[in-house]
Amino acid sequence: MSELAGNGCQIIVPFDERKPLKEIEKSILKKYRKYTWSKFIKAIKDYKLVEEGDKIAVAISGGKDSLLMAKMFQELKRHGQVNFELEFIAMDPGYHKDIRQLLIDNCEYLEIPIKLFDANIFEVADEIASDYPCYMCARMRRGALYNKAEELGCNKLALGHHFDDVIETTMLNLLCAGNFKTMLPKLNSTNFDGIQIIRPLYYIREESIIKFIQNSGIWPLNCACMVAAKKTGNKRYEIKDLIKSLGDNFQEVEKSIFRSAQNVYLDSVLGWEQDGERHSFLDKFEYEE
Ligand SMILES: Nc1ncnc2c1ncn2[C@@H]1O[C@H](COP(=O)(O)OP(=O)(O)OP(=O)(O)O)[C@@H](O)[C@H]1O
Repeated sequence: MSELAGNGCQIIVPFDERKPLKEIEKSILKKYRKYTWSKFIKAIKDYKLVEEGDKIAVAISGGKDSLLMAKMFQELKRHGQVNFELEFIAMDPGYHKDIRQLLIDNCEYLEIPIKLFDANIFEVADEIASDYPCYMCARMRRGALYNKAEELGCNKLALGHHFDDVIETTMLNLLCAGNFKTMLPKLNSTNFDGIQIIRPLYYIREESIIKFIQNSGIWPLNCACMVAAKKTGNKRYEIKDLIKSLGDNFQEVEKSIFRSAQNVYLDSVLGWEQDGERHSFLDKFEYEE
């Protein structure tokens, strides 16, 4: 593997011993209800993420986000009124064997019945895109997850992106790519007919997930990447720090960034793209003349 060392990966250390499973499950509905469960339910309702008859592939990387997502889906099935099915899919992109074992142990302990499958992603990303493997890796990873979801007859693929991922993406696009584009809570796949991506942690703050996982005593997968080891040139970490520092001078800056994607005034933008077609504010003048 190439030598792309870097920092930025946050190691999450549990507060204490691993709690009994029943206690962990209860903490989602009680102690962390306001900041995790309620927000999960709100996103599901607001964006109609779970519907009658759905078969949902819940993608489990073994990190903190997807572990919490899996437990919340199980709770929803237990307590909710909607009829739906769940599959838990975990892809091994070429983890170190100890990391793979940690993923298996955690899922066994948490009673998340994962279907673990192999994909040679780290090696290929390192080989064909050794300078910037992250983009390639993310694309291939998504493809492998879609494939598995389709093979299992699922119509939805749930990913563990949370509120902070959403605003970081918005800022990343604005500051680095010069466009305004956020991460959506639900979207249709362009390549896999009939499969939707859903992001039920859309409203949940990362700090709440960290608190929950630390309290549970679980060691989640942290730096499982074998290629770029979270990563030189990964602007996402710089954006994360930037948003944090903006918070010193701008009140509730995170909420403002989030809300900006809910309040785009199309009458006040120069250009936009829709369904692959470019539009300009000038079109309107030409049309009127
Ligand atoms: N190897 C994998 N197997 C299954 N699902 C995955 C895998 N890698 C990523 N995912 C899915 O994609 C989501 C986003 O991936 P990303 O690597 O950005 O995760 P993350 O922010 O570190 O979250 P997590 O804490 O769940 O790992 C994950 O939450 C998970 O749902």
